[in-house]
Amino acid sequence: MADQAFQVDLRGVVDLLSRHLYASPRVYLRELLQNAVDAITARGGGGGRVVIETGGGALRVHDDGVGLTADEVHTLLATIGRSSKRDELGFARHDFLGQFGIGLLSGFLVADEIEVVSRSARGGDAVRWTGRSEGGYRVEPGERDEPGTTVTLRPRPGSAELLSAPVVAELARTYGSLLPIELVVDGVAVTGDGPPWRASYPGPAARRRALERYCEELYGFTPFDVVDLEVAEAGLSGVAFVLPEPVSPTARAAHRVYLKRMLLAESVQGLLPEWAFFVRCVVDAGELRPTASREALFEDELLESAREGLGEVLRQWLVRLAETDPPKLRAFLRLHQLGVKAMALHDDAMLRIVDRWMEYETSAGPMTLHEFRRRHPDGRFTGSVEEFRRLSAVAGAQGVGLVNGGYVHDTEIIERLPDLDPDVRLTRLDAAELTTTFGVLDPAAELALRPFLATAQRAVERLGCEVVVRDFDPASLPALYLTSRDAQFREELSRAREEAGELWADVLGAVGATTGVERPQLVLNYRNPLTRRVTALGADGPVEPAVQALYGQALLLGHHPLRPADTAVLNRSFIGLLEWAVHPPEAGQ
Ligand SMILES: Nc1ncnc2c1ncn2[C@@H]1O[C@H](COP(=O)(O)OP(=O)(O)OP(=O)(O)O)[C@@H](O)[C@H]1O
Repeated sequence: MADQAFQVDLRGVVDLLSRHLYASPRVYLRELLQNAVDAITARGGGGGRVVIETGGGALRVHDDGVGLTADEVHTLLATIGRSSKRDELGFARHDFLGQFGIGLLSGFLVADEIEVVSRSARGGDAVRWTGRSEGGYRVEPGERDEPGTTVTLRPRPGSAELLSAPVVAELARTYGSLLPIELVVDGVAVTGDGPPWRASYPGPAARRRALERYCEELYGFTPFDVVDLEVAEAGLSGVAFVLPEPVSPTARAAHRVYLKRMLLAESVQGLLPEWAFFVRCVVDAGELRPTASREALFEDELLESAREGLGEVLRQWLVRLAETDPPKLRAFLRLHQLGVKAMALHDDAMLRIVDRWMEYETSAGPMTLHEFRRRHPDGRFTGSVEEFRRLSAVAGAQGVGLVNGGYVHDTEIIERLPDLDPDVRLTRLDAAELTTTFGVLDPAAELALRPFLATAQRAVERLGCEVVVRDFDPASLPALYLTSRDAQFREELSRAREEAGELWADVLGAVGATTGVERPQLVLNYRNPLTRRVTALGADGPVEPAVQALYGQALLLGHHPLRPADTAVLNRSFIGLLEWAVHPPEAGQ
């Protein structure tokens, strides 16, 4: 028995295309336009003209391309999936936009009948092919003098709008305005000077201004900078517009992509490396392949290397900015530091930029990591912002350089610094390093302080903290406020208490009794001369406002949030101290 061919219901196929392949029936015009451009390319010789006419209840697309012979019409237009534009391996031949052999079918998204009148540039008579959406077609002699093709669609009821003059003009402009041929819709030229980044301008400033305007029209923002893009192997050229506002790195950046100067789509993803989320691009690529829907890029090795190439161009731009325009680089880093830091995780050039130009919080004020390493070759960093806030004053006062590595990527960046500079290694701060210097007082001093401690405790009792006196470095630090989270400090203190043994139990008993497990502590530094004088104030001295002032200062130094009660106490202590300064009560009065 002879093999039978499948009977394919064309309406089913078109239905499938419209539901699952094409995003919108608007693509019909793109497909017609693309076939016309391919035919012009196939004819060769440069130039070429596509004329689109609306009105009279039909849409006509004329091209002066290579045309079709009667035989070609039979083989190419009667078989779905057959394309003249593929080689044996099924890859699109270099010059053409089409490759799948389904484009013409999209005409059935908006019309029940497609008419093709063609005359081949290779000779032969003109031919007319009429295909119907239910699957039949007819081939007969056509009338046409010049080589080329005219495709005619008559809208099916409900599709008239899509084939109307304004919609057709808009679609032609959207898809075809950069085409290297002449495209005319209802007598109006659609194509102009081609890609704006390729056009010639009186000078660099004029070019820059024109590209900025182009960005404003397309994307609605004035770019921070304009970067020319070029990746030869992908036949790609274009521009990247650097966003003038920070964006979330997780927002998927989408770009406007043209293939052989026909718009592929306005928001194509996956063109750039993920870290390059701070630009919007417009590119034209000759070698990249579309997916069958022609709305996205086909993910293959070429796309992958194009992506790398584009990443490299942007990286170079940054490196150049660092060399030629540091203030602008700093402004850029302020805007897009997250992206740059993400890059620095994998890229030494970016790491160097971060190292030299990005400012970090350090115990000696804001500075770059480079400067910090110079000043503190064996400095420390913290893994969290909170730890930095808590410890930077103590560390700084003890001469330990501390840098805040608590923001996103910062710890990894700091740990990668030896890649740039093998001799210098910043290490993570071990909080215990700073606590080892906490010392208890000698018993006599502690005993003598008892009355003071009782008064001091009353002064801050309502603020919920416990006052202790210890002897620690740095001497310049009068007091330290430790919250319940500062477990290490706490342990250190209670260990000191234990080590003090029997003799101390009595002395420390009062404090110990009130020490709920989680009470914050105000640790007064006996090594600090001012604090020591405060502890020596007699019962008639301004103990209360002085302790409250130390409390306030410890809060501020540790970057602890001030509650309303804290602010009130600070105020009171200030006024209290001021009164003492102005009217010290006479002794014995
Ligand atoms: N305007 C035209 N001039 C000359 N030949 C044409 C024209 N339109 C279509 N053809 C021929 O008909 C064939 C089928 O066209 P169709 O649009 O269905 O597929 P394609 O362009 O090859 O691929 P794609 O599905 O990617 O568009 C084409 O390969 C081409 O040879």
